[in-house]
Amino acid sequence: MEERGSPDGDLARSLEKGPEGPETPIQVVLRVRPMSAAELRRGQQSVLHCSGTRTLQVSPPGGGPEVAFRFGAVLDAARTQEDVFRACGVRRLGELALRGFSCTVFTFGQTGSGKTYTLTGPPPQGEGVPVPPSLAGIMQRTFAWLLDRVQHLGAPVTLRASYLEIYNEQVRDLLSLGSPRPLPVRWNKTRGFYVEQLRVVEFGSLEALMELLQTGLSRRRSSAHTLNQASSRSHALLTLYISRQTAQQMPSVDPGEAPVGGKLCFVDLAGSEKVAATGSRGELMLEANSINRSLSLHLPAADPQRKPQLLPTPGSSCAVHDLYNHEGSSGPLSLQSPVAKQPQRLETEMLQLQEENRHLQFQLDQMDCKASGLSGARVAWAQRNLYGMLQEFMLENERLRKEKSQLQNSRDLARNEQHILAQQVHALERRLLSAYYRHQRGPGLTPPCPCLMAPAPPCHALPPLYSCPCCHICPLCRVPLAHWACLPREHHLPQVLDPEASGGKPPSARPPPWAPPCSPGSAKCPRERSHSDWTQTRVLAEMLTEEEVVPSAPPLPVRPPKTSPGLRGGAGVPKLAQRLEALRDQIGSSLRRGRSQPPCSEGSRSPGQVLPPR
Ligand SMILES: Nc1ncnc2c1ncn2[C@@H]1O[C@H](COP(=O)(O)OP(=O)(O)OP(=O)(O)O)[C@@H](O)[C@H]1O
Repeated sequence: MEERGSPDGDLARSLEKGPEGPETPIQVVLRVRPMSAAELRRGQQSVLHCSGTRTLQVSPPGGGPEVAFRFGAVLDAARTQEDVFRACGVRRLGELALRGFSCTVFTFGQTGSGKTYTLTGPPPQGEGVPVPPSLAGIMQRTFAWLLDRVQHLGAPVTLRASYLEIYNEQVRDLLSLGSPRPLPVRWNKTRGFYVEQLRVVEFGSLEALMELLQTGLSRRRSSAHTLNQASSRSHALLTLYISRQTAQQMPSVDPGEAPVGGKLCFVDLAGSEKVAATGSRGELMLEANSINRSLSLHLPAADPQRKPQLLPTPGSSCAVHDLYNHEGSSGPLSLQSPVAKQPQRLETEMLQLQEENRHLQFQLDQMDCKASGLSGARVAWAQRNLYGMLQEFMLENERLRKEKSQLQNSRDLARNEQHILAQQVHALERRLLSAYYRHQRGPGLTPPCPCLMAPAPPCHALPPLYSCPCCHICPLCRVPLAHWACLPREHHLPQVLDPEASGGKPPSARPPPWAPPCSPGSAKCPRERSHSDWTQTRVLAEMLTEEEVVPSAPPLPVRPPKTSPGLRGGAGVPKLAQRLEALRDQIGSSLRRGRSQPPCSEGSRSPGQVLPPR
């Protein structure tokens, strides 16, 4: 057995330095709690003996040599909460978190072994009865140290906290504004696993943080069973997010988004339990099963064939549990030589097998009653497959998220395209209007309103159609426009009632003055606008206006045939294409008519002579 120096000397050194041993990513500190009053009443004796500062010896029930285990540090039942805080090296983790690292402190062990006590201290003994400061746990001590440390730092630090529990394999927000409801766990490449919509609360003082802790603790699920009167039935994770940016650099925090920076996470795992020993039934047993399952699924094992590894409690009733669980442990090391271990190993293995046998038998009994005919093998198969399915769902979700973002990009592009097209149509209409008047102008004709080129505000909300003031007076230059009707369109367009062509149709249904008479050949179905269409339209417009027509945006490339119109802006784009098409036809027709007909005689085409104002 390897021992060095006096235990007390070693302990003093250990407390100052934190856990011993080489700098590894994980340091294990073992704490032995005092025997409880109930255990002493039952006449149990402690089977755990701390030897030095790093070695724990366990006496097997029924005698035999002790089994020794080694940890980064071992603290006996006499050690105080402050001793534990110092021995665990949490201040070192705090310093690392302040430098941007992510660090975790977690307690792990059998039910009733003192995990919650070590992390958060004992619960208050009654309403309004404060817990003595000397019993404050690792978390409160770390909070006080951190707030003090932050105050003495030169740079501003932003502190936030989240607090959740995993209860019956569901994540619940312990700081949620309403009553906690299950939250989804998601995964992506940048963030890894994260809880969606988890509330992250900024705090500025120790009091505020303590209040958050109390809120979470009071909402956490706990129940009484034989081994613990206040047994936590969930895993609880409190995370401190530490950010050292200045206020200007701080990105705005999305409530669902965890802030970037260092992290210090405290995890109080629910205790593993032998259901038979805790006397759990009904809901309590369901909780116990899900706790045991989650511990065995999520904690690393040296040998995957092995059962979950649990830490010891001092009572002799738990010794088999302790020994059995430590055999497969990857952390603590046995110090005995392989030869000396042989008979002891065999005995331990036999005890393990007996225990496992009882456990499996019990589980089978439960399943027989409850699991609607599912055999143990099928349950195991289902669990394995559920895990596989979960992974597949995550990948599928990630793929769908990417696809959604691509579709959103396509939709934005289509909207831009639609906007550009609308502008082009509008510009073209104005130019056509201007060209029409220039073409039709004759002696005595009323010149067109000089502000025709400017867009007028929409006025369709003013019924009835002809009482709209802007139908009679131009809103910009106040010129009377007696023959301009306000169409149900985005902008004002001249509407001339040609008695020959109108055929008694209402003004809004009649074609504009430059439109050719409708012939079956000229009425074209809406179709995709192409580059050559666009060029043709522009050339025609230039012939009419004798000016260069500069489109407000370059012609858009032809879309690949696979892209559906829905993705390219819905119904808007085809409608605009249709309008462009109609304009193109109208230009062509006007051009033909302009060439074949003599200039209009005085008054023959004046809008004023067509529709008298009402
Ligand atoms: N070091 C200690 N000194 C005094 N009392 C302790 C100590 N550790 C634990 N206890 C007491 O033992 C009981 C069980 O402790 P605790 O609830 O912390 O166990 P636990 O491991 O969190 O259990 P569970 O997994 O069931 O939640 C409590 O009454 C607690 O006050």
